[in-house]
Amino acid sequence: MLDTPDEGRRPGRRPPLSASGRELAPAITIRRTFREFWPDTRGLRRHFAAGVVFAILAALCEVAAIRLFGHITDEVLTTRNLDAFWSPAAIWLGLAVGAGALSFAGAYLTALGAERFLLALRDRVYAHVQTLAPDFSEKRRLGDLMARMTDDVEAIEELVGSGLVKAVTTVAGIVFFAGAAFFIRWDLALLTMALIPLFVITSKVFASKFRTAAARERASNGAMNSVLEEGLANQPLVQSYNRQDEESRRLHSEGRTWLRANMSQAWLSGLYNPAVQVIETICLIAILGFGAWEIAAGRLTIGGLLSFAAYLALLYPAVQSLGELALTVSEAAAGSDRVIEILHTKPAVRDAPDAVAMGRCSGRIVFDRVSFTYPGRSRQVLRDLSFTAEPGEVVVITGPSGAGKSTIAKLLLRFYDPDSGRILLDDTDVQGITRQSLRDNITVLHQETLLFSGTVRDNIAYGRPGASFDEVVRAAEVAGAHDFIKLLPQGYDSPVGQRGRLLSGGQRQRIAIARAILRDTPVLVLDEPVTGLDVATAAHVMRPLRRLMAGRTTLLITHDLRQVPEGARVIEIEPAPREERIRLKRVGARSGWGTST
Ligand SMILES: Nc1ncnc2c1ncn2[C@@H]1O[C@H](COP(=O)(O)OP(=O)(O)OP(=O)(O)O)[C@@H](O)[C@H]1O
Repeated sequence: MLDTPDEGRRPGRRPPLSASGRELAPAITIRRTFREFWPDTRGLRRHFAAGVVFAILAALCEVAAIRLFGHITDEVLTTRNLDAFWSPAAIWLGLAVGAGALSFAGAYLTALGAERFLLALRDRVYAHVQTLAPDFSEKRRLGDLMARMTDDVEAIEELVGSGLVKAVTTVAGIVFFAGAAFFIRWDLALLTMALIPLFVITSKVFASKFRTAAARERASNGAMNSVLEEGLANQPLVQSYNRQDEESRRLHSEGRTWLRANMSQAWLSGLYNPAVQVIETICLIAILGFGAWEIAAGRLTIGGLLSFAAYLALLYPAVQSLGELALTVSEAAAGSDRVIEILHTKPAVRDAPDAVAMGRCSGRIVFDRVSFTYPGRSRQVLRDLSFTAEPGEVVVITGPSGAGKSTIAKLLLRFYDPDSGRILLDDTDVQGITRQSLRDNITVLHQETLLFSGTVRDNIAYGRPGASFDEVVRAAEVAGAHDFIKLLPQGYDSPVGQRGRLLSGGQRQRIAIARAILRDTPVLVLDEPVTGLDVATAAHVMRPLRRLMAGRTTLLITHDLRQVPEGARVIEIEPAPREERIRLKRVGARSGWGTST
């Protein structure tokens, strides 16, 4: 296989790699990549097959056109017989138009197949990520996950879809052009083939340097993007701490490293092309010299020699592009490794085969001796936790930071299953209920209000897709949000900004409450609903929150017992003991941490 520098690659399209360049080697075999992703080409294979057929036909047209060119040279130009010109010229024109149309059709169908493949694969990976617990995304760098779902998915397409089409058509082109050259003069063609190793050696020398340069470019591109992403995401912090200059300097410094990496790539590709051209010229001069000798001896016509040279002019670039393809393939395999890692991550929980869809429940929740340890962790977070929340009851869950309060919500929603014990909703084990119907019965209001960057109306209506505008307004009124929404420049159509940053903390929380009101589920989980708000705003938010809680079973997770509604039962979660203490406890008596007071 040949390796050549790849000029055509978009800078920064791939995820950052270390400067060593070792990571460019495929981490898994190409076979495994095909085994995993070939099924995704189902329904698209006819597009790719048509792309191959059309590209091959176009190449055949080119072969025939060159043959005609030789014929015109010998029969018209050399003999000065203009009458013999018109019909081959007309056929030549027809072949050119035919080749153009076939190339267009082939490129279009391949692109259509490629884009549909990208769409389907991205959807598949994203859908899979949605089956994983939210922690999967939270534990990873967002930029990296996004790169996997965009750049790496694209890299896979370049291997399994359009890359395969290109490989087949390039090989076919090489066979045709070399075959046509052999047909004219096999001995001259053999001489030409003998010069191909010159291309191979040049490609290899450049490719190894280019890989290192490309790896450095990607590493610096990744570093620069991280600085940009962090700087923009934390702009309020940067500005309030007066660190703008520092951040600009960081960006400039990373930008300079990127510039240097790009320049070494540019230097290499700039040098590579002239080097290849010199070799090509050497080949052509050798052939013309040998051809002139043969013409003088009457063993070759001028048209034959020119056609021969024209075939070579197509053959050498085809050999080169096969080398480029080898580099693309090796990178694509590395990209597919990262996507396969996502796809092979198993969801922590699945619906049981006999899981039932639960209708609207009355809201009785039972935690029965629940113990839980996060996957991959040795420290138990909850042990033997037991409590019951009756329909419509407010149960306050409190305890120090890290005690496992939010974990209770994750278990109730079945992001995880407990190691032992049971969680019941209306006396049915949640593991016997489909996750969709379980979550349809529960609304969580998170500590950090989560809004999308749409309008106020979109964010409230997210609670119930298809809700009418009147319903949205009514929910906002109950949530105490209507008054401030009315005063926004575009009312309910005002954009809330990135993660709702155009609104105040209290306003964001009231929109989230309106969304929860619209959702209208029998069970509510409020995870630190007023944390981060000042006392006055918190009191302001508590009023609509009480309206929201009315008649619903509510687990109110909070540090702040001042906000606890009257008559609510309080469960105190004790902090998890250190690991040594667990071991000691295992030896000694077991004791439950969940105590209701
Ligand atoms: N996804 C996770 N993977 C591993 N450990 C986790 C994960 N989420 C939380 N933990 C750990 O589990 C423990 C309990 O976390 P949890 O968020 O439930 O605490 P909490 O009581 O709600 O704390 P806080 O009041 O500070 O929000 C912590 O030690 C935390 O580090």
